[in-house]
Amino acid sequence: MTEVRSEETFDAIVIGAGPVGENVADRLVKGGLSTLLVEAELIGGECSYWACMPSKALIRPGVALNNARQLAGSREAINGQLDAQAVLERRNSFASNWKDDGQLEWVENAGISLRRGKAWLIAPRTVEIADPEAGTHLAHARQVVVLATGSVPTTPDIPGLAEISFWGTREATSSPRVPESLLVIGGGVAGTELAQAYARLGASVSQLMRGKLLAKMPEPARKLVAEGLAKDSVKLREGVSFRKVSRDSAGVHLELDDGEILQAEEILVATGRTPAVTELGLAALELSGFDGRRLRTDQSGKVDGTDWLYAVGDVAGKVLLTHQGKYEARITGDAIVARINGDFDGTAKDWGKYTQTADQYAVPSVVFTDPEIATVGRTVERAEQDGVKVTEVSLPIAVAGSSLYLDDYQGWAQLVIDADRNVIIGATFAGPDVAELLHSATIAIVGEVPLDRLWHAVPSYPTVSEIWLRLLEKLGL
Ligand SMILES: Cc1cc2nc3c(=O)[nH]c(=O)nc-3n(C[C@H](O)[C@H](O)[C@H](O)COP(=O)(O)OP(=O)(O)OC[C@H]3O[C@@H](n4cnc5c(N)ncnc54)[C@H](O)[C@@H]3O)c2cc1C
Ligand SMILES: NC(=O)c1ccc[n+]([C@@H]2O[C@H](COP(=O)([O-])OP(=O)(O)OC[C@H]3O[C@@H](n4cnc5c(N)ncnc54)[C@H](O)[C@@H]3O)[C@@H](O)[C@H]2O)c1
Repeated sequence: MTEVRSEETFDAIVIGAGPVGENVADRLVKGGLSTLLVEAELIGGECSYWACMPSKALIRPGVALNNARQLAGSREAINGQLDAQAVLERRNSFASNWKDDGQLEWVENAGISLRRGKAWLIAPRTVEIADPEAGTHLAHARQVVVLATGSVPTTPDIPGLAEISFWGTREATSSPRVPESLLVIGGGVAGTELAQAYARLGASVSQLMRGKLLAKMPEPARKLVAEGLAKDSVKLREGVSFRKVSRDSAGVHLELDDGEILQAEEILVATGRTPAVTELGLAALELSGFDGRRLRTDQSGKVDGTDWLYAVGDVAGKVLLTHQGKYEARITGDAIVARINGDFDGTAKDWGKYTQTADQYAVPSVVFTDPEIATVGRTVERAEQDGVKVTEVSLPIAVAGSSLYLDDYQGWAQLVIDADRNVIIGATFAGPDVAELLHSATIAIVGEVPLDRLWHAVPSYPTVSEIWLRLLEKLGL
């Protein structure tokens, strides 16, 4: 162990001040626990500076422009392209110029103690922190340690990749310039959103993937996004594998397995993320809830085999989304306080205050491409695996509200029904700006609203929400 300069004790220690760590620390302080939050980089985490916020800021102006182009009357007023520099500058402000003063102020006002530096566990309830200014610091937790360390990108095993500089999502979301040409590896959410954003900012983009584009999404929804990418001249290459990659003064050269060589100024690798568990000292603690790669927790976030360690957000590996991680954080924070106060014995209860039930049955997520895909709950396949008797209903989105919204609006919607219980258990909407439709479906699923009651939820005329009525009519209501 390195020489320890200082030492202090709190009720709780939270490692990682991303959106999830901030939320769990807030709940703990509100529950009366003195809480230390430790952050190695910027308070606010990946989401604020290199993920959700900057990526959505890169995407949004292109969507607004495309919408205006899709309407007779406003189309005629457009006489230029996106101003890439203005988009990048607006993005900078959404990433707070990569400074965390605003978040620091929030932490201080919330009554949370903060220490900067990289933290790891050296014993149960004992954390060592390499504070860049104060030196090595030791922090003890009287009650609990919460891991909220997020996730790290996974890098594919492409020969040559380790020897060259390449963009990950961090570089793509924070780049001060738009490359002339960009190769994107990965057909998931991050790769697809960023491929379209950069194409609209003026780059010539090819997106390559070993499987299909957005493979987990229903086919009609994937098809709409593929058509949207094609309109933006993104060259899609599905089902390819990579022989090697290199870089020289002309740029990046990517050789495919069939011998074809693609060249571009820059390459973005967006091939998924994995929980950030490796540098936390977990292996030495020999926890039954840690297998070397993954933590196993109960539905309140407590790591199996311990009574003092919790994991929330990306590091817990259940759902890698900000809003769901923050939901886990609220439940875990409240569960910790309730356990200490003797108000919670640890028994999971579906939809109970201390059980992360939505992680299993009602995770909403949006692919912020143009058109968007918004999905919540279970797919037909997943519901069938769960042994549910499924009824599925789907339709193109073609209602008065959608035709008014955009000329030639192309969309698709699907509901997945538990036929025995007569309730919705999954929904997907694909089309321009469907993200705001999603919460209606989330509420219907979480509320387990019977279809014959949902029949009385009348969508306003003329809105895109009228698709709800068409879907219920198709179900025979
Ligand atoms: C390009 C991209 C776009 C995305 N867009 C969206 C979106 O639109 N909507 C959405 O819901 N999700 C989105 N996500 C996912 C979202 O970013 C994550 O789910 C979210 O950031 C997870 O929050 P977290 O607090 O668990 O982890 P993080 O945000 O990763 O925060 C973890 C924090 O812990 C700190 N840390 C790690 N180890 C230590 C240590 N040992 N000591 C001290 N500090 C440590 C890190 O520095 C970091 O600040 C996106 C992801 C990517 C990559
Ligand atoms: N709008 C949003 O909510 C949003 C946006 C971006 C990212 N995210 C989250 O961030 C996380 C990371 O996003 P992502 O798109 O990188 O992950 P992902 O898991 O969605 O997609 C990964 C892609 O990389 C491919 N891939 C994986 N390993 C590969 C390999 N060895 N060689 C070639 N291809 C490989 C996969 O086939 C897939 O196409 C996801 O969990 C996602 O939920 C969310």
